[in-house]
Amino acid sequence: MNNNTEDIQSKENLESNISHKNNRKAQLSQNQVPSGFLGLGENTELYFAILSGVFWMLGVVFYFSISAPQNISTILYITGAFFGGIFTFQTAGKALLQGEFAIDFLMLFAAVGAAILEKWGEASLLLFLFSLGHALEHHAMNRAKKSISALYNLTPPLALIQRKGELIEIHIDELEVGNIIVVKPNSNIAADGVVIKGSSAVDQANITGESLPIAKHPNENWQNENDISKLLPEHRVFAGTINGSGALEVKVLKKAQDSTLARLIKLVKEAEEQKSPTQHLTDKFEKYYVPSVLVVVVLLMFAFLVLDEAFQDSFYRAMSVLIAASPCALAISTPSAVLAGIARAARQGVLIKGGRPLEDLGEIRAIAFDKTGTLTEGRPILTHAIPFGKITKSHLLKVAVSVEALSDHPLAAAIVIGGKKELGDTPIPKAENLKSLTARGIKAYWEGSVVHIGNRRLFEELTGADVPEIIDSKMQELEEEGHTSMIIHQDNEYLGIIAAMDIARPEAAATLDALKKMGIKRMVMLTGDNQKVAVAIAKSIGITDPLGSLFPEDKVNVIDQLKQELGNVAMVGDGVNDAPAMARSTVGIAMGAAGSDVALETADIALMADRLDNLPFAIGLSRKAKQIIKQNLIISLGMVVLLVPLTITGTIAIGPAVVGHEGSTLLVVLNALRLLKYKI
Ligand SMILES: Nc1ncnc2c1ncn2[C@@H]1O[C@H](COP(=O)(O)OP(=O)(O)OP(=O)(O)O)[C@@H](O)[C@H]1O
Ligand SMILES: [Zn+2]
Repeated sequence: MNNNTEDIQSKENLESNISHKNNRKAQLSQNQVPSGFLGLGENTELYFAILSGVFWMLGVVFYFSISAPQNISTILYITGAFFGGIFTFQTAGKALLQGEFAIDFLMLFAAVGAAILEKWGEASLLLFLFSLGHALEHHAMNRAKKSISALYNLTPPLALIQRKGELIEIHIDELEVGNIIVVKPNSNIAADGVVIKGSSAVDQANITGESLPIAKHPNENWQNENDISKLLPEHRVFAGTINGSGALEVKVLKKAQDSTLARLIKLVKEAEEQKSPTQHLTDKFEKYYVPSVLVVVVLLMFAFLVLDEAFQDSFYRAMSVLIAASPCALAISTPSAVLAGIARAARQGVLIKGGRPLEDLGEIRAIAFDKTGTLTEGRPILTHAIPFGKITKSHLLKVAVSVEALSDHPLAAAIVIGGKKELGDTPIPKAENLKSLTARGIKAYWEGSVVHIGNRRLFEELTGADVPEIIDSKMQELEEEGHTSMIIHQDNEYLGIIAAMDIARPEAAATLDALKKMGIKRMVMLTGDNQKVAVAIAKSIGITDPLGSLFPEDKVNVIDQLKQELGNVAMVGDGVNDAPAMARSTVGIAMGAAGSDVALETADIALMADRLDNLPFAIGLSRKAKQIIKQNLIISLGMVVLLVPLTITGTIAIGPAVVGHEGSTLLVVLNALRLLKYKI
């Protein structure tokens, strides 16, 4: 059973390896023009459009030269129509085979109609303008896609690894977890891993968007470190980032195809295909609109039955109306903006997982933040150890350190590191049988006694009485200054209290201020920590509603309540403990997502850098995207509203209709591309 799944997995790995090696370019250019066509590359469509134009022009020249026989110009027109129509034919045919109806089909229909009327010049011009418009449109869309792929082509194909004391070069796909790779100065890093030797500054801009290099140095405990998400930023490196001037040795923690960068590429590509709410709306509209247009066009073909005109004229008018009414611009309005928005965000180290979060984020009224690790550094430091009665400080610390050594809570790390420092060489007996008591604290056995460490709630539940006054008042004093204080209790005795302090992130105050200026009304802090501590930290950074002593399920309820009161609510957290609250919010935002697969998978939006300051950027970009989508809808629908009456009344012919139609299509794409240059 086990073997089987392993087999399947390794086969999958192998396959993704192969595609990783050969198909990277091809994957990034999915949904584009068939790129290898005739070996002319991805601009084939554009070259064909130009050729089509050249033949059409020659056709015109021969048509007007009296000496040349007429059928020469016809042949030239047909050649032009061939070059202009081949891609359209391909797209329309493919869609038709899949049971779908492409707008290209309408164009082809119009061209064939013109040809039937032996209006070769018109057919050729039509297909030329249409193919030129679409080639330019694809070209522009590819620019958006390339702006991301360029950042991702930085993983070197080969890695230097140490084997039996020798340095050898191997392909990154052959790297195994646990291998030691050597990273030369100023070279690209080949794998995700933990730094074991050397120090350097690493440029991680292509993953996190941070413009300044991040200092890296060895993790002393690297032999036991196997989880990249648990490492501090200074101890871990990512494949595809650029090493600075120092040489590094790195223990590989992820295989090439699982690297943060590889995941990111996959997620961005998936995101680009996710439809936004507006697109769902326009899709629905088109479902009714396109058949209606066809009905009108067919009716118009029979206008000669009521009007005093030839069938040719009726048909010609019907074709002009068909082109004028085709919703090409409408169809591309939203996806182009979503694509450009996601690409722009990715360059800044913000992964937006589709059109929905992109559109929703701009309409956020309130943001809820997790406290520990999101608004604060998440690295509390031991500040006080206060024994009571006859208890010595050394005993208090010994008990606390040995019990907390078993816990992986951030507070535990603070107590262990700080306590050990104070205890010096004093031997510390080991505790065992740790049990963590959610939102209350922990329990373990130590030297034949039972030890509890935690907040008031824990001891009120344990003893059925309030904690002693002397403890309570000392704790209050500390909490008012923002220290998280914990009670240490052994068997039936209160040993004392221990306090730790987690400081607000340096960028928190400025970020919250920027958000306030953007019109975010409520900024809520959610924490399991004491209310007084919550208030103390909130005051220094501009949180409007600090909410403490919450159970995980309380956090979900707060989100529900905020949504009811205010509408769209975002929840910012690390995506690990606060996943339920993030899932409940309109937009779940994970912070410090580089390296954390869980955060990357669960969030709607992931801030790759372990910083808050991209939040205003993401919201601003999202608002801009929404604005551009609206403009695009106006442009595309406006052009249809303008052209349809003009073509029905015969005020303009087929040529100007195509120019207007293709012009508006190109305009909305170019408008969307403005997002690529978005700056806050
Ligand atoms: N290992 C521990 N040692 C001592 N006290 C603990 C421990 N774990 C939890 N507690 C107590 O329980 C409280 C709530 O913990 P919880 O993990 O729910 O929230 P938190 O992680 O501190 O805050 P946040 O919700 O912002 O992440 C802590 O403030 C602390 O008083
Ligand atoms: Zn079109």
